[in-house]
Amino acid sequence: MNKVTLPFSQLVLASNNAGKLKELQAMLGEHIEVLPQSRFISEEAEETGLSFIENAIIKARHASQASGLPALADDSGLAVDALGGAPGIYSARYADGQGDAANNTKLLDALKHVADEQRGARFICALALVRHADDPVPIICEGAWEGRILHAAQGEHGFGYDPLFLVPELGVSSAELPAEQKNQLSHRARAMVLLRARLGLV
Ligand SMILES: O=P(O)(O)OP(=O)(O)OP(=O)(O)OC[C@H]1O[C@@H](n2cnc3c(O)ncnc32)[C@H](O)[C@@H]1O
Ligand SMILES: [Mg+2]
Repeated sequence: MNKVTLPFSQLVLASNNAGKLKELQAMLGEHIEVLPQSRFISEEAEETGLSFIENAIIKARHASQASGLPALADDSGLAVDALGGAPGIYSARYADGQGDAANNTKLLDALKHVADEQRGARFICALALVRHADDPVPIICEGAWEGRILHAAQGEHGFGYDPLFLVPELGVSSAELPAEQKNQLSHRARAMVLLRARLGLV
């Protein structure tokens, strides 16, 4: 573990998504004590932004306000070429809040007549870190992960759209990757590399 001097030693993770929390914790846990926002609040921030970045900032401010601590939020989603980038920032709400399984069913249905070569997609992640609720200079880092949408679900790991996301170089879905491997390759991992560099963590 690299010892670094950060301006803070604790960070609230501004997410209610168990899958994300696990991944973010694995990526940051050795450097900083990370606390889930559920320790401080139960209600979710309203994701009213028009971009991943705006929504990440909204969520980070909300958690920081409730906890009095610095907060890190992740706003992420899946952008599918054949759907003009949808579901994008609306990925979590794609099937009107009915959850991951319904989102995946709706996506497969929307693409049922789309050929392999037109099934390109990417996961996108925006991380926003605020030092306090009114921080005028949030730290923003982004990452993307290119892939393709499969015709049926494959794999049991991960969460959300992972069973439908083919990682072309490996020929498997992101739900077939062990957590450690997804955490090296994913949109979230890429954004986190940039964030660690910004914070002076190696
Ligand atoms: O807002 P918080 O509380 O963090 O939790 P959330 O699940 O609502 O998160 P988002 O608003 O950022 O929506 C992200 C959507 O994109 C999906 N998603 C994001 N990253 C993913 C990943 O690594 N693998 C699979 N699906 C992912 C996820 O399942 C959601 O449907
Ligand atoms: Mg959300």
